[in-house]
Amino acid sequence: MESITEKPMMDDTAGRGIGRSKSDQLAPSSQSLSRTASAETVRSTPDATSLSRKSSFGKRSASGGAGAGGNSHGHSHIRKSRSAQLKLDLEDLVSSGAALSRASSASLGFSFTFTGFTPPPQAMSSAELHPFSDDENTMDIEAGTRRKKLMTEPTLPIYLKFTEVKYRVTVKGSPREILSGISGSASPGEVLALMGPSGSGKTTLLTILGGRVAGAGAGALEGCVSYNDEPFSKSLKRRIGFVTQDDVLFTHLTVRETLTYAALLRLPRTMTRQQKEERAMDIIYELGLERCQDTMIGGSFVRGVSGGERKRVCIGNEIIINPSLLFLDEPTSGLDSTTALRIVHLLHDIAEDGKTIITTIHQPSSRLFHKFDKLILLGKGSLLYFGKASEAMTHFQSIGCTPLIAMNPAEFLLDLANGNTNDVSVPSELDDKVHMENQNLQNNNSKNDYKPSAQDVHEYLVDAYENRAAYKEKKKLLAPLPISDDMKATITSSKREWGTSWWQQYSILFCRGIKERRHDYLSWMRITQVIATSVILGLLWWHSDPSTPKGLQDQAGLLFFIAVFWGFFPVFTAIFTFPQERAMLNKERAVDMYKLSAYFLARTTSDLPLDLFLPVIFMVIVYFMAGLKATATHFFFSMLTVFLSIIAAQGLGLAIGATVLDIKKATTLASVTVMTFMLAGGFFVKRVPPFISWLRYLSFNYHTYRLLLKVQYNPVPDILINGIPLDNGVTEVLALVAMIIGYRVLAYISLRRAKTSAS
Ligand SMILES: Nc1ncnc2c1ncn2[C@@H]1O[C@H](COP(=O)(O)OP(=O)(O)OP(=O)(O)O)[C@@H](O)[C@H]1O
Repeated sequence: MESITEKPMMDDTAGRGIGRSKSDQLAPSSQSLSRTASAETVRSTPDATSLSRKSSFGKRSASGGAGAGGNSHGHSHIRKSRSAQLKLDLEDLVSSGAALSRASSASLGFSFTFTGFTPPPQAMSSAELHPFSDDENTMDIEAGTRRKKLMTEPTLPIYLKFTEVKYRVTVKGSPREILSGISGSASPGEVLALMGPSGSGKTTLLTILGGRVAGAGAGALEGCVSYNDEPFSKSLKRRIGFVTQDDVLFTHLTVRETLTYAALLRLPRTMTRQQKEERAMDIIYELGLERCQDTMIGGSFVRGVSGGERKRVCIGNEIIINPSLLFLDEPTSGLDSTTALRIVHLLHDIAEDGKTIITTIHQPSSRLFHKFDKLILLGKGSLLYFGKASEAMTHFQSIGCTPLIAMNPAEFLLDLANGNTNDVSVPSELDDKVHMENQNLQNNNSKNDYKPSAQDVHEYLVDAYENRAAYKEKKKLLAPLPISDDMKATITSSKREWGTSWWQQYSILFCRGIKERRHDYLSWMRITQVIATSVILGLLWWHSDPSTPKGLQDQAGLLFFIAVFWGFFPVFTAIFTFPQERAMLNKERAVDMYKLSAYFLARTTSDLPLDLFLPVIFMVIVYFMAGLKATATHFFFSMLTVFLSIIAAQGLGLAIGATVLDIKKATTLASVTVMTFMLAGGFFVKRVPPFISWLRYLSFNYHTYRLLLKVQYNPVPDILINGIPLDNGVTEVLALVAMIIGYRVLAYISLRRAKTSAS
């Protein structure tokens, strides 16, 4: 955030209570065309009206739903009884005829108005009561106890303010403004939604607010983003959760393993391992994931948890650290409306514990739209609206834009942001402008035949917001925060804090690596491939006899093949390592989960046990079927040579992968390199021109082949080693060890240089 230059501004939203009343969520409906009787009935019933969002989760406070937010901690002990009470209330309601009619109206739809869409307060499905449980009773008991633990932890409240945020990138040499002067704020306990058409700059703004724009490819940032009136600092990383649009998770870990590893790596050293594991379980219960806790996450080729469950795991990964600020990029994309609603309810639950939540949202349903406290509407990178979500329709109505048919408010706002005025009343100013412009086109069409262009609508909306509403919001940003200077200072330290020591990081990452990849290595396909190859080799070289020149050449061919086979295989497995884990590495390094050195060492060593398992099977079969020297020493040294070759080849694969970080390019580079090494290996070409003969010293195939010859034959016949003397093999061993270390150092340096988006 180096480019942030201006001084932070203040906010008066801070003084507001964290709790939200239902009326905050109701869209104003001064021009209500139709309003269902059921909605009226419920609105006039104080008890029903007081069924706030909090109560819908069995978390209603003793004062009837008003005391939310950070203050809810003290009430956690009554949540379960409230929840039970709520269920009784509902049963009472449902048993009455009036309630039945309300229930059916709720299930059939909502009351539509010109100014927006009013959700009936009684529309409280069982999904809302227990957002992620099929079994309400179990969930209630289980989650009740778990939630109590999780939510009693204090969170440092963080007030986020941003003024005149501008972001510019250079595309093909010309500058392009992605964001042009966005201002807004979000307070603890609030959910701020960033809405706008595709490409309007939501993700860019979210990334900037989350302190993640620095690094390679970043554009120029101007404006001010402050966290409790302080600029972004590295220590803030541990207080920020960021759920990216793509679910970046390990496919082969189960839900429980995923969250447990996140807890072990991210939670502070002051907590014991057991406490961290318990926290992971708390999160599982909190998110209603207990039924799938032992299911693999899954991916394109592995069946795993559902999309909604996966998204909840991503959210769990972030809320496990009890963040003060939670950013989410399209958490509901690709989910059905009920699951999306549940996710948003979950966000409210989290916000009510004093956290500040900012989420982008693509095309929310009406119900979803009304769940947000604040809204930012973007259009082509400009601010079209910032304020309470419930007041958005009033604003657009006040500037002359009103839906002409019953419409989801989100759809209406997105249409406007896209410059689409179909089914929308066009303000007279805009209409006149369009008419004036078209008058010159001298045709006889009536005024109504002209539609303002998308650009005209956009400019009108930007000006209208700037002239009529922006000053109010900007004034609010100047108000002082209701927190002490000490609290503000808590987030200013720029020191990085690691949750665990280097060794702990290494061992956790090592175990995670083994768990994640055991399926790959121990898959039947791979085992069958290795066994089949070795049996075929064994049959082809069945009891080969090196006593004749032809037999000797044949056997040397087998040894060369072994050197090549265990050179190819590990290179092509290892090149995928870093390109494939790049997203995960970026994500985890962005929150300082571990040191790169711990990750690198764990990642490279966790592959070894599994990488060395298959060659043992291979060698046992080939060695004895082919009739190589059948003594323990000879077998042991041959095995050791193959191991050295594998680890060196793996190093080369890692270095290529880390340098290129692109699977296609890495594969191309690896195939050229490996082919060159194979040809320079000393078996195919005997008389190599001197100007290129140095190449063989870089080839691990060359050194492996010579070592295998040395183990089998003493002395090695000159015809096989092409006149290059082979003494005790120390040179070859040293060359392989140098490659093992050298390639890895190269890989590590490349990885360090490939800056993650967060560093
Ligand atoms: N580094 C960059 N270089 C070039 N263009 C960029 C860069 N970053 C963002 N953009 C452009 O800025 C615009 C806004 O992108 P952004 O991802 O923020 O949009 P969005 O509103 O989140 O869209 P969506 O809803 O489709 O995800 C897009 O047109 C995008 O191509």
